[in-house]
Amino acid sequence: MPELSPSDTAKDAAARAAVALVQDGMRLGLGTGSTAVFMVHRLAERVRAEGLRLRCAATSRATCDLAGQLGLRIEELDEIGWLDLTIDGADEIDPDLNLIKGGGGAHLREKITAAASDRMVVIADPGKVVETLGAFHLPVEVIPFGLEVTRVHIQRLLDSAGLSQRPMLLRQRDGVVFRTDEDNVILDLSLDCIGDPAQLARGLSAIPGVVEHGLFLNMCQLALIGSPDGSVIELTRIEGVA
Ligand SMILES: O=C[C@H](O)[C@H](O)[C@H](O)COP(=O)(O)O
Repeated sequence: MPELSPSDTAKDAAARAAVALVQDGMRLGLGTGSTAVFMVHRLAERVRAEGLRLRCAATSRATCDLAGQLGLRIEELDEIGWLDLTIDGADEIDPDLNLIKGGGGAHLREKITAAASDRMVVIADPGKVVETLGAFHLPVEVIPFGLEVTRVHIQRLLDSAGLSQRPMLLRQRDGVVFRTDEDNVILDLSLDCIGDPAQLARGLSAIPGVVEHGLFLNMCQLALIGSPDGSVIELTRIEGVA
C-alpha cells in the first residue's frame, strides 16, 4: 500500500479498530465516504484471511461497488432484515455522539441502515470531533418537485430559530446538480452553530419535500477516533442522554 497521509493514517486506524469488533456470523451495515473506504478494505482483508461468514448491506451504490470489487457479497437491507452493527464515517461528532452526516450525500440510506442496527459505530479522524455541531454544512435531501417552495419552508424554519442569514446552497458536483442514490437533490445549510439539534431535526422532518436531514441524534453508541500516529481513542455515549 502506498504511504498514507497523516489524515489517512488516522482514518485507517479508526477503520481497523472498528473492523476488530466484527465477529463471525454478524450482519453488518457498511457506511459511505473516505473513512468507510478504509473500513471496507480492512473488512475484506479479514474476511479473506479468516473466512468470516458475514451478511453485509451497503449504504450507497459507491460502497456496494467497492465491496463487490473486494469480494464482499452485498445483500439488500431488506433481505437481511436487521443488522448487528453498522460502521460509518461522520462529518461532525459532538460530545454526546450526535452527528452531522451527508457530506457525500449518502445520509438517507445511512440513516435507514443505522436505524435498522443494534449498534452504530462511527469512525473518524480527530478533525471531526467538535464541541457543538454546525461548522460543517448541514445536508438536507429534498425531492426535486417543489424545490423552491421547500426552500422557503426551510428558510422560515431557520429564521424562526434565529439560525441562518446565509443562502442555502443546492449541491453541485462537477458543475451539475448533484443527485443522490434516490435521485433527489441536496440543500446544504450553513448554520455555524446548532444550539438545539433536536428542535432543528424535528422542524426539518416536518417539512413536506424534505426526505432526510444529516442530523443523526442518539443513534451512535461508539466513536473510534484515529490519530495520525495510529492510535485510537474511544468515545462512548451514555444511553438516554440526548
Ligand atoms: O454522505 C456521506 C457520509 O455521511 C460520510 O460518512 C461522511 O460524509 C463522512 O465522510 P468522510 O469519511 O469522507 O469524511
